Amino acid sequence: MKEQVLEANLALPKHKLVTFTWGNVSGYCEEEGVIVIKPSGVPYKDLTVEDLVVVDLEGNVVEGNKNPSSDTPTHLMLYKSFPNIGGVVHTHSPWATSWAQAGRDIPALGTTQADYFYGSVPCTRKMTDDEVKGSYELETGKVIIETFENRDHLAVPSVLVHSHAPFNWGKDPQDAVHQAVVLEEVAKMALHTYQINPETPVMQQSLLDKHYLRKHGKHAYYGQ
Ligand SMILES: O=C(CO)[C@@H](O)[C@@H](O)COP(=O)(O)O
Repeated sequence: MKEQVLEANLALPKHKLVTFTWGNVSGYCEEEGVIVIKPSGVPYKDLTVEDLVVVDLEGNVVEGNKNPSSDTPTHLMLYKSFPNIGGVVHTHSPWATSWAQAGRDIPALGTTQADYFYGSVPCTRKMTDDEVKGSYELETGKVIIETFENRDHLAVPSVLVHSHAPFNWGKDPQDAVHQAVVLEEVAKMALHTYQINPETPVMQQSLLDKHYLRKHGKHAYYGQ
């Protein structure tokens, strides 16, 4: 898992999803009840497998000589709330982050999005001052879970945190990074689509169904 998490973290700057030390990737070891996550503040160019931090589900560091990512409570909340995920990615990819800052869902406007997301990618509500001033990263996890109360987290494995940036998840760290790359592309396409035609309607349900379900089957998110 450590090698997987290292490779997934190094993929973030490669795909231009982060700058400097923004973002982080974790992987979940369900049998051991721990996650492996990027250390806080370490530049990707310096990152080694020895730097990775192992944290139990209560947030206690069980292995590693660096602080875990400051976003660790958010990652842990997602693993504990979303069944069947094995990797979580947080980025500041510019196009998706622009939608998050604007507080807008990314609507499903075409088949590129439909192949990966069964509909719009939601933006969370704005967090209250008390939530921000409290345990911010934990509250960020809670507002993501709240956003998915009536959504299938496997059918739309991404969220925009209002005024912040995206989180993505998948069956493993590599899959979560794949979702993050696709999210950035569809965020860019959606903004350009609205620049070309501000009246663009969301795509027809039959086309969304055709493209999503032919790749995923009925919520068989990890594919047939
Ligand atoms: O959310 C943010 C910045 O807003 C994080 O991605 C960024 O600070 C990275 O924090 P860590 O280095 O993982 O503690």
